[in-house]
Amino acid sequence: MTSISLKLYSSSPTLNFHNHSPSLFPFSIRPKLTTDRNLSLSVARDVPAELSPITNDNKTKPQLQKDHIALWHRYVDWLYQHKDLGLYIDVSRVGFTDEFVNHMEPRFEKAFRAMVELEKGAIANPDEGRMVGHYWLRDPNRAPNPFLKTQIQNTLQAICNFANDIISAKIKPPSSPEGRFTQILSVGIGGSALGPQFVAEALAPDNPPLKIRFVDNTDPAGIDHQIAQLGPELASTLVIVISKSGGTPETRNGLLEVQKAFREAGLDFSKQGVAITQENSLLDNTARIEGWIARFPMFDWVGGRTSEMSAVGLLPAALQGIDIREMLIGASLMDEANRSTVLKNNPAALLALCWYWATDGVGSKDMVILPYKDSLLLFSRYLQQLVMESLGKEFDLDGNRVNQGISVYGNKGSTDQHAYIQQLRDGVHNFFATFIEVLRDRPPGHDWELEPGVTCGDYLFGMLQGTRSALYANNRESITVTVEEVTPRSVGALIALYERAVGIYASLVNINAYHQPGVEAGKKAAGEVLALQKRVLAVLNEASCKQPVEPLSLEEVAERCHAPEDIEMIYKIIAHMAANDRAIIAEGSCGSPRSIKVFLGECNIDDLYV
Ligand SMILES: O=P(O)(O)OC[C@H]1O[C@H](O)[C@H](O)[C@@H](O)[C@@H]1O
Repeated sequence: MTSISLKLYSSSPTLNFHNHSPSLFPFSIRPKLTTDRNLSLSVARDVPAELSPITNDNKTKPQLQKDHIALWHRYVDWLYQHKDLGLYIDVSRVGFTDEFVNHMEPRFEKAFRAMVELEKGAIANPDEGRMVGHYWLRDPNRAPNPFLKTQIQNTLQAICNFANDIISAKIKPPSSPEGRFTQILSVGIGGSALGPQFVAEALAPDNPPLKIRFVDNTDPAGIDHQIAQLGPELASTLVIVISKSGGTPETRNGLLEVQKAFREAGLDFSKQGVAITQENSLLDNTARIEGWIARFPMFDWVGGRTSEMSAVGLLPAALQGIDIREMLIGASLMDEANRSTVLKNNPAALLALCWYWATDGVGSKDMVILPYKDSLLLFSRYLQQLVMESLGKEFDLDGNRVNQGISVYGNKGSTDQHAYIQQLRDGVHNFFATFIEVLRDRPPGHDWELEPGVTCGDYLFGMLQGTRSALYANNRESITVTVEEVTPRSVGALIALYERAVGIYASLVNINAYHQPGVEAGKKAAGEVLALQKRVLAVLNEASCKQPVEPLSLEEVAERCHAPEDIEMIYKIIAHMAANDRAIIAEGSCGSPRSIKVFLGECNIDDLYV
């Protein structure tokens, strides 16, 4: 009789890669990656796994196990349990074979070794020549030298002290009706926003000491909306500007817009501003020179998408009354579990194994994240950056073009069952699901039966289990990550779990998980558009100074900008300016973009009809 207790560590024997039952998979199927990325399958025997990606298309993968008793045994054999964290991982509904696990053994050994070196301070981000140190944030003793250890410890203490001073009103705004800070306005983007947003949604109490809102884009209407919602409480708002580089345009624009709102409200921004950025960055120097009330460091060995356990995430969380030391403990316990070199005892490695199997090591399927808990709604958005910015890479570490990655999407269950689960169940089979299950429905003593023997949370539980079964019945694979409840400790553990899984998976597919070259391309192109806009404005200004005003055709504008090949972008720039009353477009009878005349200022429209 097989029995398991959810409170015990994994009861299955330590995994020994070599004594597995006869494989379900007679051959090792290996693709030959050709330059044009077409996969041609060839059958090879006994070829070391590290020589080429192991992959199978759906046609060659073995049928999923459907016998319920066999599935129960698979569930028990592979169930991962962490008692202190109250966290469990079920990979039984992913169909990897023993053959596959054996073939992956050398890769996992290499990945585990790489992780050991990374945590010792190796240059694990070779493209940027940087160490990767987010694991040291929750275990400073692992930092490679005493200086870093002290920096981490001192920063954490400074965060706790500052948060206490703000919450206790020892530090307060100069002209607040409430006599204390009541709001946080966080200005940041990407990793300087997504972690704080996820944690706020997951862990902020119903009545936090300070309520947080975010400016995480350069959308003027969005910024206006946040400022408008603050209203007079702007005077009681602590503005935290977060930017590791200190130069991200969207964040800089957000700061300038908020500072304008402070000026118009007659408030001194420096008395309510806090910066979180690398020392001596543009933002750091601005905050220092302008005398903002506090500055906290970001370290170059912490990436934006792995910065939630740095000041980026810990300061906003602490100000909301969230126990950040519990977050750090949860992450640290998960890190320790992920140092196991025994696959079945390493939760992050189990995820990486499933990801590789499900996506053939080439991202052939999307990762659908389905937390059945409202407070974990933003987990998928957080993972989009963590997974896709880490794994979405053009080249591997050997310079081969691989165009790697795993796409991530999702919101929450059971809500999403009324949106796109139909396609997941019956439609294109291009995903695997990850259910995030939370066992505790409500705090003790708060539950009730809305019908005999059934609570609202029972429905949520049933919907998760039902969806898992319905997907699997139609051969859709899924992982289930279970936590007993959403707490700072379990959220810290979830963050650490996925940070490590991404790192291990990156080793399995031989890519650098810790740089983001593609982002620079977008930033550069945006800069070029703005430079062209300035030239268009100069040309229009010059033409508009003539009397009568000289309306110009698009061709004339492009010609005078010395950019005839950019005529389409010039049209878009002018259209955007016209929509914001910064240029005037008169169109000829045909209304085509080809026939417009554009000018600034006043002009006799009648002269323009063509
Ligand atoms: O924190 P910042 O330096 O302002 O960067 C904000 C974001 O910018 C880019 O998009 C990077 O790819 C992200 O990893 C980073 O989180």
